[in-house]
Amino acid sequence: MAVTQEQLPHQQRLSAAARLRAALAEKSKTIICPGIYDGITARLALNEGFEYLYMTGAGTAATRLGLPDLGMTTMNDMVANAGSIASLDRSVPLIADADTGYGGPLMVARTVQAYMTAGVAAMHLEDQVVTKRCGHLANKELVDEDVYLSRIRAAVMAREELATAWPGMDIVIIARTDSLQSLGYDVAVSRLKKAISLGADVAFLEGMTSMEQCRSVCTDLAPAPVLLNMVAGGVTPDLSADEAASLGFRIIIFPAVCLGPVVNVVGQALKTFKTTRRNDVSEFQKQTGVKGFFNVCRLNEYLEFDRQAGGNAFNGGV
Ligand SMILES: C[C@](O)(C(=O)O)[C@H](CC(=O)O)C(=O)O
Repeated sequence: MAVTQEQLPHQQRLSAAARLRAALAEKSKTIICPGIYDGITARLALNEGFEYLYMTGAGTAATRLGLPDLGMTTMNDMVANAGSIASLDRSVPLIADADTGYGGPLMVARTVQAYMTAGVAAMHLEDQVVTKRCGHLANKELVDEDVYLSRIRAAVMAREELATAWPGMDIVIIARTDSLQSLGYDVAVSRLKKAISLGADVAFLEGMTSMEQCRSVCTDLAPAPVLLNMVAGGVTPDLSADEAASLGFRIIIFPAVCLGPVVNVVGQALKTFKTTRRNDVSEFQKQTGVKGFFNVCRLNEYLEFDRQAGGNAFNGGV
């Protein structure tokens, strides 16, 4: 019987980045990532058994800061969010948005090493200007190709530097280009090929608008693995993970899978509360009390940890 990672002594287990690399090496495997943006959405996804997570930058801007995806999150905002999400389950690889890298090559290098130290398994870096916008909005502005490639080179160098100092450290670098919108398919594919030749591991053609592009891109970038960004309501034809896998995509992110529901469901709850001015207590809440909610965040595991460590704060139960 095959030994699972969990059965191995911790020294022999793979890091999250190594798990992601192993999955990428297995050609038949599709890496499906629900977009999450905070502790509770990450917990809900982990509780559903998702094997990979994607930390959306748009979601991070909206949920941590209440801001639109217009390049207002700083490196520190993103690292803090990614680090707390990655810490919830170290065996589940977290792919995180790193926008433009937040500055020149030196800042890109700081970003890469901060993501690595935070335990992020993969990050994507793009070629928009620092005053960027969501890849599915109009009139995106790009940096020149040499600036973009210096971002990728800096990322690869920074990864190498930290991996040398701290063996076992790694991060999968995903090169994203937003150039399709203004420069066209051939230029965008050529930018990605150059990024891959510099040491990026995965290619991400942002904002594809036709099935023809979706059908060609994996072949045109082979053998590099390609990521597909399935933004709900975005410009790319709507594909399921299975349809995308059949076109050859290896990583498929669904950034808005928890964003639409928060607007709809929480928005509706607030509307109802404004009218009724009382709690809408569900059957589940009546039965479990507040513990039901805390159990989403593994209340009992934390109580048990405290007990095993000799803590006595919760001996009488909670
Ligand atoms: C992938 C993305 O960078 C994100 O922040 O999740 C966004 C998605 C979005 O705005 O919904 C993007 O630029 O595509």
